[in-house]
Amino acid sequence: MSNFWEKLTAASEKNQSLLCVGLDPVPEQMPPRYASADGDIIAGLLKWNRAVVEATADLVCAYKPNIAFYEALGTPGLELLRQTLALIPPEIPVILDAKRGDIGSTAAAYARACFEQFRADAVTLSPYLGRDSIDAFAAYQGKGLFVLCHTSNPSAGEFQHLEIADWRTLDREPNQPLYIHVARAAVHWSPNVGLVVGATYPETFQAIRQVAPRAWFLVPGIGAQGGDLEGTLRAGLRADGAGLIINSSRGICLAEDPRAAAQNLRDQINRVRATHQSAATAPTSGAPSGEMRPQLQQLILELASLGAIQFGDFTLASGRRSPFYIDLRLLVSRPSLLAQAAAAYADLLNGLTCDRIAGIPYAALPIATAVALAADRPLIYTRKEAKGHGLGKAIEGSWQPGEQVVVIEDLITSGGSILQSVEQLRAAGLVVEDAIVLIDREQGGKENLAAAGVRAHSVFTLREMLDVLTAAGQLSPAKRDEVLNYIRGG
Ligand SMILES: O=P(O)(O)OC[C@H]1O[C@H](OP(=O)(O)OP(=O)(O)O)[C@H](O)[C@@H]1O
Ligand SMILES: O=C(O)c1cc(=O)[nH]c(=O)[nH]1
Repeated sequence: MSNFWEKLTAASEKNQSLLCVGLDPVPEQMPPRYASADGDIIAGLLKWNRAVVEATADLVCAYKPNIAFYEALGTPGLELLRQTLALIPPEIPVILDAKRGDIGSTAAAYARACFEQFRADAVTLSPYLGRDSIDAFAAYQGKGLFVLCHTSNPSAGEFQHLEIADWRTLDREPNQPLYIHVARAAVHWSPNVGLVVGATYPETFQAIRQVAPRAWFLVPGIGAQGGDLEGTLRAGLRADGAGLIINSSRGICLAEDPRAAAQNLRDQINRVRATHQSAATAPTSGAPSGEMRPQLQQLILELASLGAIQFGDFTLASGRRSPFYIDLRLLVSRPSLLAQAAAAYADLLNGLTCDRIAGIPYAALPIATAVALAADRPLIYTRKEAKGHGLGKAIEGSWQPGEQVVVIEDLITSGGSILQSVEQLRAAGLVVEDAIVLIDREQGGKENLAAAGVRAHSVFTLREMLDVLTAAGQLSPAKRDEVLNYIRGG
């Protein structure tokens, strides 16, 4: 198994653990029981690392050696790192804590060192130089890339808390701290990006989780640095009770009994996870939109206020009749709402394999353009009919055959419009396995796409939309039932 995320998930599930043990040997701190009889420091440190790995291998989801502690020992230190890595069972992933960040050619050399010399499964990276500084790391398939988002050190706020405007959201949200900009951008740099978020600032977790709902966070700062374990877990865990890798180095390695220390921390983490998961899966006591993020509820209400949801008698693209119609073409006339919708698409895009996105004509074209800007992804679009003049193209924009394309559509009824474009894209040699829509009208489109090998992801369903409108008093329960009856085929 060479993919970091698969290894991480498998180890986490097998060992029932989100605990990562840091292997950061310092000669002066080495407990005397590991000292080598002949005074060989490196041999003593290796014995120490071996003891910690042997004592904890069935209790962790990962190990994290920080390369600084090995480099500080010179050439023998790098050999110590190599031997330490060889001690780690192959099914447990290794995150090499190297905090690399440099221009392209240097980054490529760093990436070779991490992934080819030390064969790490994942690495920590600094975002300061921007996207192209991680490209060389991202080129290694299936390696984890943990980008520093909010660090655990006392001066972390000096730059990371600076509040900065984002031109894409200027008119609808106040300036955001730099770490939020980093989280938002980095998760779109590669599907293999996770974030480093320190436990010494638990108040940052909620906001970071909101902009990176699916990402894994590597969490330093528990133990010797005094981080807040429970606060961190409560604010940072995903709804599935995973998504955090809690690191402890000194707290485990310097303990009299490293196994007992690791077991204790793993169990503490699991106790909070258990209550978190039961809270996340608890029935919402009839509260219709209990699971839906407030931003999405807001988006639905604003669509209604824009007049995008109408009731009457309409004929659809598929030829069906419908007692309601959702006109997302109106989004172009309210740019702030368009940006909000684009951010919701971008959240779903995160985590999908995607070389470029493809817009479906016509309603989705401005939406796909906004998604391209929000997610910083290149865009192509299909035409309903090839042009009879100019370049005569059926697909606009540039692409390479073999690239993975995620389709962006406004909404799905039968799925016919998406399938027509998917055929065009596949005929051009592109790979299409996923489509994202804002609204699934729940009329069989998702199933039709699945039969053609395309997974449809929706920001929300018709049912969820109706629930929000009814709860807000904007739709009568009778109208809601009438529409639900219609989509059930009644
Ligand atoms: O899932 P389906 O049954 O294909 O229905 C959904 C499609 O219908 C609408 O397009 P339409 O062709 O009406 O309008 P447009 O040209 O403005 O996109 C909508 O924009 C979707 O593309
Ligand atoms: O199925 C369609 O054609 C369709 C439905 C809808 O609600 N809105 C829309 O633009 N098209």
